[in-house]
Amino acid sequence: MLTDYHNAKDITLSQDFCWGEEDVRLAAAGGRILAAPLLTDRPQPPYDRVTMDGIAIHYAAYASGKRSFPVAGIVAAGTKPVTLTDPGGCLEVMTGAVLPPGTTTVIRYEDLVRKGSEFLLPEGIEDSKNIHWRGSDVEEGQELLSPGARIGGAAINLLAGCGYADVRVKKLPRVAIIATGDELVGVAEKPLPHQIRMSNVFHLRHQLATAGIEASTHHLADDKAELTTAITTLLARNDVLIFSGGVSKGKYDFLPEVLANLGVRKLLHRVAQRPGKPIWVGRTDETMVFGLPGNPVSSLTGLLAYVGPFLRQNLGIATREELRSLAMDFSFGKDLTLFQVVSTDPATQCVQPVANAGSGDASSMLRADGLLVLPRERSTFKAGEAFPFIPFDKIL
Ligand SMILES: Nc1nc2c(c(=O)[nH]1)N[C@H]1C(S)=C(S)[C@@H](COP(=O)(O)OP(=O)(O)OC[C@H]3O[C@@H](n4cnc5c(N)ncnc54)[C@H](O)[C@@H]3O)O[C@H]1N2
Ligand code: MOO
Ligand SMILES: [Mg+2]
Repeated sequence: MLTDYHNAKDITLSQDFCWGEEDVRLAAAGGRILAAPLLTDRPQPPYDRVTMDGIAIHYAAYASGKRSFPVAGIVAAGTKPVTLTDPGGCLEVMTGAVLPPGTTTVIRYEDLVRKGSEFLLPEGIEDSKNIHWRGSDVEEGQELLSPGARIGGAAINLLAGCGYADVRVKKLPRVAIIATGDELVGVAEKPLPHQIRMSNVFHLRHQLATAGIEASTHHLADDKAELTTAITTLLARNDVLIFSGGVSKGKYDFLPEVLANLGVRKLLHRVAQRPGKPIWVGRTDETMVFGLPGNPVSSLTGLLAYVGPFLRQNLGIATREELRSLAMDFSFGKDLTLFQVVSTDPATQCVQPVANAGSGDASSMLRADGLLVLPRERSTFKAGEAFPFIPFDKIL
């Protein structure tokens, strides 16, 4: 019996794990997931901030007809507030300085004429110009981001501005990616004619690295004793195991049996989808286990369709679903959810199916930027119709 994709996804998403929280230095926080809200420690900006280099005056003096203002001093950014004591005078002010108490507007140097120790002002000056008022962006104690937010560049700016030298983030799971198969040799090796280099583990590792997860990589032979010993250790040391290969119906696809013997409870095996049908998912109390089918496009599909959403769920990240429209009519007659490898036209944002020779064709992924999820209930799909799109290289 094949499990339906949506059912399989629900089963995967209902597995709760607690990986905890930790404090990291701000410089290492990029890409991590906030575990505590980002709160402002002061209003932003924290004082009435001058936004143009020029002079500050009390507008009432200008409004009464005065056009010549003697200079009472210069106020640089970073100096304590300087009060304008003579309301008929002016203070030179630099961008970033505190607006001098006693002044109400700022005039740019470009709009002024200097004459000795005075500035001559033109007609048409307005009050309250070139000032970024205290608290006008955000108030003190305001929540700028909630737990579960991914820390990007803008968040780093605000975290720094609000004094977060250390940032409370969700701990990332310890992940191991394991290639299985006697035909696989290392990347640096020269394969014999009947061998291939293991490539999937590096691909899967990269996908996880886009979320800051540094997975370890391993290779195990199609040998029950070796698998049993090694997986026992891997289970003890990791929160998530991701296998590539060894889950289908072959005489040497030992993983489901070995995992079951080690007490990994099966959650599902085989999903009504293409590619990636033979996927096996299970867990112990402590460790989630994904047995992704070995064909390169199948491994990637399993990772993006199940492992990514599972990680998002357990890191408290809001679910995201992006839709993209087909650029052309398309048909697929099987009773399977199709994860079609597609490439997006940058001009129209519509997607074009990428031809491949099946899920073993790793080179097809080079011509694509994601998967379009076409529902099992349908066999024809029209140009312009939108379907869920799962991007490559962005697992969270
Ligand atoms: N009788 C059946 N045979 C197969 C079925 C089926 O339903 N009935 N399903 C097919 C499908 S679909 C897939 S996908 C594969 C999945 O097989 P496994 O998960 O058991 O994977 P393996 O047999 O170990 O390998 C499959 C294929 O992938 C290559 N591979 C494996 N690991 C790597 C790696 N790390 N890097 C690069 N390539 C890798 C491996 O050499 C094989 O060519 O089963 C079908 N068979
Ligand atoms: O589903 Mo397999 O994953 O077609 O190649
Ligand atoms: Mg196999």
